[in-house]
Amino acid sequence: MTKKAVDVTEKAADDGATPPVFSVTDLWKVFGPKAGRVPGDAELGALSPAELRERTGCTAAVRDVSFDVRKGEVFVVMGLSGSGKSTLVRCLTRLIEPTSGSIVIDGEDVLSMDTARLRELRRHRASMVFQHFGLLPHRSVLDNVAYGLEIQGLGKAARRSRAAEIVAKVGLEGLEHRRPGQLSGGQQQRVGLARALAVDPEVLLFDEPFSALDPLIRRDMQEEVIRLHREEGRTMIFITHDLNEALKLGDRIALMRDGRIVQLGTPEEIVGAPADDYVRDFVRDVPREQVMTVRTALRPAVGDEAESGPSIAPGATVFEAIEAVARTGSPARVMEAGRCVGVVDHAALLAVVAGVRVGEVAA
Ligand SMILES: Nc1ncnc2c1ncn2[C@@H]1O[C@H](COP(=O)(O)OP(=O)(O)OP(=O)(O)O)[C@@H](O)[C@H]1O
Repeated sequence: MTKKAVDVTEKAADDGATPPVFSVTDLWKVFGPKAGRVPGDAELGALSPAELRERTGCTAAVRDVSFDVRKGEVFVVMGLSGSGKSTLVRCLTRLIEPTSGSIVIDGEDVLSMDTARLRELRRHRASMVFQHFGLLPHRSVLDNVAYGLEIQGLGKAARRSRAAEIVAKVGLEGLEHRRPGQLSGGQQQRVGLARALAVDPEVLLFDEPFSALDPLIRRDMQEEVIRLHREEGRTMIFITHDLNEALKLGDRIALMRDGRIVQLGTPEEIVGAPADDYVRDFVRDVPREQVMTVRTALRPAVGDEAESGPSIAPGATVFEAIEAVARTGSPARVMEAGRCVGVVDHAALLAVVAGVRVGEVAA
């Protein structure tokens, strides 16, 4: 089961043909007076945030953003405070009304949905897990989780049994009858997660859900999200300002600055091929060997290299390959479907760690 889910994830990251769940095109959200004039005006659109504010009194929180979220992927929206992450993700279900552009979910135009359809979208198709968990303080854990199902009109017995199942899934077994005030921050966040999961949405949207948690609990929750994703292959959109969290969770990351997406790519693409100096500076301290895979260091096997030496998968990290090469003292064979597709040696692995292009080493 785990293997199957992993395949789904890899497909989401690698295969551009996977149909998108969300498709966003030329999206703008401008706050302020006569906001609608900004997107269509090339001169205003080109101003820096400070200049735009000075000239018009407007803030362009999201500027001309286009991207697809593929089925089954974890899509992370990352950026510093004020870069537009929350506004962008809230626009997807029109918790914030976009100024212009188009948003499509499973082929359906979100901007033309009426109130009832929008409610249905937010409740059943794209549920949000908030940073402040928004739990009902006088209800038990079980009732908080069952709440979304109550709104869906499910009978009491069915609600409770589904809620109990989800409570167990997120590791809260035994705490069903407590009130939120009797739980730790991490446990409350699990309740928030369980509540969103209970309605079985196609997409889960996370708005910096773990930023209020202490580091150890935060790591637990990240593991929980990874586990849930592996088991279910559910599409997730995750907002964070924490690069390590983004690299850990994301199949792809959209890195935002001043309302624009400055780079959209896999963690490996963002760390290995930053689009500009801003991104380069952002990822400067990332331990590259933990993010880059051996594909970046691959060269053809020569002599009998394809026959001996440790074998590793093409998706293995450079760190894992370094371990294998250091232990055996010989290049590692990268094996795919039982076939050696190349080898990685000391020099190429060190080049990745040092941030030197493999081609430069070979030359
Ligand atoms: N209702 C609003 N009215 C005016 N400006 C707003 C409004 N909401 C957000 N903004 C501005 O839009 C920009 C983007 O804000 P947003 O909250 O989307 O950023 P963010 O990246 O999610 O930040 P944070 O990580 O601090 O939550 C900021 O400059 C913010 O001040």
